[in-house]
Amino acid sequence: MKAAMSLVGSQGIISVTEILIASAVFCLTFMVIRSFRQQIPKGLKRLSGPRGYPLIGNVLELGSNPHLILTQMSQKYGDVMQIQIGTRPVLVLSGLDTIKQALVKQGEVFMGRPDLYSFHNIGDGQSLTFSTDSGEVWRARRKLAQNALKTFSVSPSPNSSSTCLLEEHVSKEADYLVRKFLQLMEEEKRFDPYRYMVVSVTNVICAMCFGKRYNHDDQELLSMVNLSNEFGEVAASGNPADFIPVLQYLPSRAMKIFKDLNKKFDSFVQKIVKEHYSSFDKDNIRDITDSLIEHCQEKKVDEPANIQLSDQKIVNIVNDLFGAGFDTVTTALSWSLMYLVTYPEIQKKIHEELDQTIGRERRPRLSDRPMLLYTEAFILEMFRHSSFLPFTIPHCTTRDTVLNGYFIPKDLCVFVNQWQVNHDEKLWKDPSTFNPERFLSAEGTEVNRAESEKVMMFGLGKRKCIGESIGRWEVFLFLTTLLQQLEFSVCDGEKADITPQYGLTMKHKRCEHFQIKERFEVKKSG
Ligand code: HEM
Repeated sequence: MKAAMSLVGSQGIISVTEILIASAVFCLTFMVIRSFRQQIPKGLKRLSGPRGYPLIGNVLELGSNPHLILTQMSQKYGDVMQIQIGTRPVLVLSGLDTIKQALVKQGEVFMGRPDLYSFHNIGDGQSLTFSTDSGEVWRARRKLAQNALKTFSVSPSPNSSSTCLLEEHVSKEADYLVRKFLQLMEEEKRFDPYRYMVVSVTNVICAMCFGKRYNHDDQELLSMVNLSNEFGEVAASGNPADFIPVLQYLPSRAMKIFKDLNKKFDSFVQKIVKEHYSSFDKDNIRDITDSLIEHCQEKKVDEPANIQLSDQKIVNIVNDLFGAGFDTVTTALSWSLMYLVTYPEIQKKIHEELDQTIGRERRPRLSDRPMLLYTEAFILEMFRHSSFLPFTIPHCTTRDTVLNGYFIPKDLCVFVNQWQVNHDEKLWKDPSTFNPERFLSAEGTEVNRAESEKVMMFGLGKRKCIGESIGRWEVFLFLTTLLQQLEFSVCDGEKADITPQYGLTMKHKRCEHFQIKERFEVKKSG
């Protein structure tokens, strides 16, 4: 019996009694450590939150929709609360004013990234987005990526009538997409748009970086897209080693999948960078790196070599932009189509606005954006209602500080609940209703800026998304080009399910029952 109740360890047999003693010692140590809680300066409040279990903390309560549970908890414990995930304390921020106070007013203090085990495995620990570095070298690299993005997007287009490269590439890709949808409709009578949109959005980034475009059936690209989706699923279930550090030394299936996915993703990017190195705009990057090296020397930062141009550096930049850019924009477009087929009356209003403002003679341009108020309001409502990035990427504090009277220690991991802000009853009337008109002035003649600025989707402050403008432009141009020519619906008897499935980016259930009707063909010259 004793033999049956024992485990075989690498050193031999461990009895159940030994396991029980070890657990008791662990729990006792845990309680003793807790009783020596950090002293906080006089006059400041101690962070509070739900009580957790030893070792696992509040993990069980968070369940499969942590953004909803943390929103509920914030109603009890307030905008600044502390939970425990595994053995790691986590500060959870809610409420737009509190989040602005932290990420904007105290930007330098809340700009860090926590030292999570998973983050070490992304981009070899050199990722702009996930590495723990937030000093001068990180600043220089962020600037480099921002400048690269700017060059690839807003530079004038040399060989087309478009106003800039981004407009040229998105218009072209959206046109391919229209033709592909029409072909699928003819051949199969129904289709899943996600599978094609993801290739089009990826093509925009590839075109901007290397002038490469993939066919909609390219197996290499599709397998990379599947990898990225798997990655999202693994990341959504959370990596226990991030929150119970001792687990990183034990073999784990989740961690193996995570590492494999990262390796494959890196080698995919490495391969396209190698193939297209000659067409990469290295001169521009070299100018930027030179000025950054000067900047680092001025600031007396030790590691200017870290930002010197190399193949690996280009791979890293592309990796950062690629990884962050294609999944978010595709997800935004995919949610947009789901809302359009769920609310056909809203789709009709967008069609009417496009007909009146642009008509049939030419394609939509970025410069149409200020005139297409209802479309703009629809996109804002899609971001708010779906809140498909429920949290920002985790932050961490760079020094001790005070927020809303609470003492916040250095190196505390911080979750920012964007979903809570976008569904806060104090900020929004009927937050669960999908209503683009909430963003229009009473006369419908302008977008209400104060309302639109309350939507939180790109983070705030020093770590705010560097692709925000590009992301918004891409969503606008893809949608208007598709909707100018097509009307979307789902097959009779089918319904689009808009229940979000929790993840790093929350997706809806894939829908294979999309149908389209061609409205009219736009003259080619536009
Ligand atoms: C609809 C589209 C997009 C959404 C909703 C979005 C949202 C976000 C969010 C929430 C963050 C985290 C902010 C934080 O940690 O506080 C982020 C970071 C980032 N995004 Fe985006 N993003 C989008 C598109 C893009 C695009 C198109 C690019 C580049 C091509 C991009 C590049 C980045 C990068 C590099 C970071 C990391 C910044 C840093 O850590 O300093 N994003 N984004």
